[in-house]
Amino acid sequence: MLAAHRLRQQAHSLQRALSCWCNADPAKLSGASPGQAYNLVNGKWHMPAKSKTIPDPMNGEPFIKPDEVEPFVRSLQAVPKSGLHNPLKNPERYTMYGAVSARAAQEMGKPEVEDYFTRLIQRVAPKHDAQARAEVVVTRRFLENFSGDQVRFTARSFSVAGDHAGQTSSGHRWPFGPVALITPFNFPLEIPALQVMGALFMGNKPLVHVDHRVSLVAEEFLRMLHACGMPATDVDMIHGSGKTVGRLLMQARPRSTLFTGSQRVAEQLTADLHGKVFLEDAGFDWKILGPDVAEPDYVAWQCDQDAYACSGQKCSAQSILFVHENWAAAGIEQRLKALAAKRKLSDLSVGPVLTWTNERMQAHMDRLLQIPGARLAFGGRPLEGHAIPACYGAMEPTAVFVPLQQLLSPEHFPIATTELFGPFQVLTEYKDEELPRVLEATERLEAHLTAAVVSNDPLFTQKVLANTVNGTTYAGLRARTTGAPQNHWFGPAGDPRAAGIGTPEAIRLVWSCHREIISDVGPVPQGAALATT
Ligand SMILES: NC(=O)c1ccc[n+]([C@@H]2O[C@H](COP(=O)([O-])OP(=O)(O)OC[C@H]3O[C@@H](n4cnc5c(N)ncnc54)[C@H](O)[C@@H]3O)[C@@H](O)[C@H]2O)c1
Repeated sequence: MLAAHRLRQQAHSLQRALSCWCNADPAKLSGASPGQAYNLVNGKWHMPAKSKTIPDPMNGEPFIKPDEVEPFVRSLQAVPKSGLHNPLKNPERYTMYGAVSARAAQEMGKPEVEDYFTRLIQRVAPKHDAQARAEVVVTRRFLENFSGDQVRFTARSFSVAGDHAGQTSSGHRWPFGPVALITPFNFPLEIPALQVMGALFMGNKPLVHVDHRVSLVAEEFLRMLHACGMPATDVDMIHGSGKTVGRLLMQARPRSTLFTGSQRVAEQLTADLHGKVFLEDAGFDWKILGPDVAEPDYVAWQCDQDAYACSGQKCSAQSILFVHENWAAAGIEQRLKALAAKRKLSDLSVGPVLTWTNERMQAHMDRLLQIPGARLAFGGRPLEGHAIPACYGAMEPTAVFVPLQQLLSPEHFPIATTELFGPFQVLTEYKDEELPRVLEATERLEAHLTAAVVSNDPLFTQKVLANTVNGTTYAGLRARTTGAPQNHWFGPAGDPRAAGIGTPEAIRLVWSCHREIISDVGPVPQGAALATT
């Protein structure tokens, strides 16, 4: 972390540089000076009627105060199903959003703005500078991608010749109109920013809710968009608790909701909103190390990053590593152990776990260690010498080895494949002839988000890829499970509710539906052609 005085200097130069859109100062957020979150409805920022203080993840001091739902319900209900724009209505808004994106990208390209968002992210969701900065950079690049005419190109229609003169059919991407966007704590900027822009590009009015522990960051992003020309009434934002938002949505009945978060809430929202949802839910992400051992330093480094960067709090984090016996013989476990030992609280390469306490993580480990043949590969102890409050977890990067046969048994499979959203992974080992059993394990998993096949053997990768479904799968020696840049699709597969983020295809899928308009203007047929049939 930077020294407080340097942060304060940055905040001052930022305010000079930024036409003063920023409203939160990461250097000043503290128990003595808590930040205040504001709701946005119909273009006006409001102090919420009720407030809740959020404990600072680094020392437990209450440092953010985040519900009234009626105005939000009315605001969403006032939006027509045909949206704020569509190919036939207010088309100039497509280029307006191209211009907003261009200005926002320029703003985020300023070093002081990049630093500002990086520090703000780190304050509410402590992670290494490189991890927090990557969110800012990906968001800026996304905005660059959708500058100029790219918004209207993304919403492009197509046309097919008809059966007779005067007839053509055109397929359009149509907005849903009133929509909702719910995102979790772990990517306070990137997920809400990319999704809210996608919703807006396609002509919707989104109600945004970001986990209340980190929603200050998305609030600042919206303030920046206002300064970059986004109409203030285009987006509503509500802080507060998830339960309140759930109730709000049942009243407001958005035409579609994009939810990113846990499987439990995803299923509840599916039922409550009668299936009108797109989901980016839990990940139990696997990596298979193939038989061809090469570049062990690199592969081990990538495994460590995938499992433990952001303290394992990425939906794409490596949850299970299937190790070919050749990699076991090459000492991959020892390499992972050595790399994990380098992680430290002082640079946030390991840090607070926001949704699992140490007791819960310990109980999960204990349960796994009861499986016959299971053993603690490394880690397993609480972090020491810190002031992280007990409502959050603080655990060493940890790996538990579970034998493949036991892992596959009906008794142990559910617990061995439960996502622990913290610095934790399961290791297991297989031989050539056991590859079908590894594939059986991937088949039996419920979540199909990211996966990696680490091998440059084309027949091996072909076999694995042909028999699996994960929505974002990396293959090759450099394969990873984490990485949701702006240049490729990121999202689960194997579920009709599966959403995506970042690319034109993801935006079209999640934030628009297909509408076919068949134009049939004549000339009309005459005489015998009008026989009754
Ligand atoms: N697939 C992805 O792209 C992706 C990305 C990030 C995180 N995740 C997943 O998110 C999970 C971690 O986040 P979490 O445990 O804090 O998730 P969570 O489901 O508890 O919360 C996610 C969001 O839902 C809101 N929420 C909670 N209850 C709600 C309700 N009844 N109605 C409406 N909204 C409600 C929360 O306020 C929060 O904003 C992990 O399972 C992780 O894999 C998935």
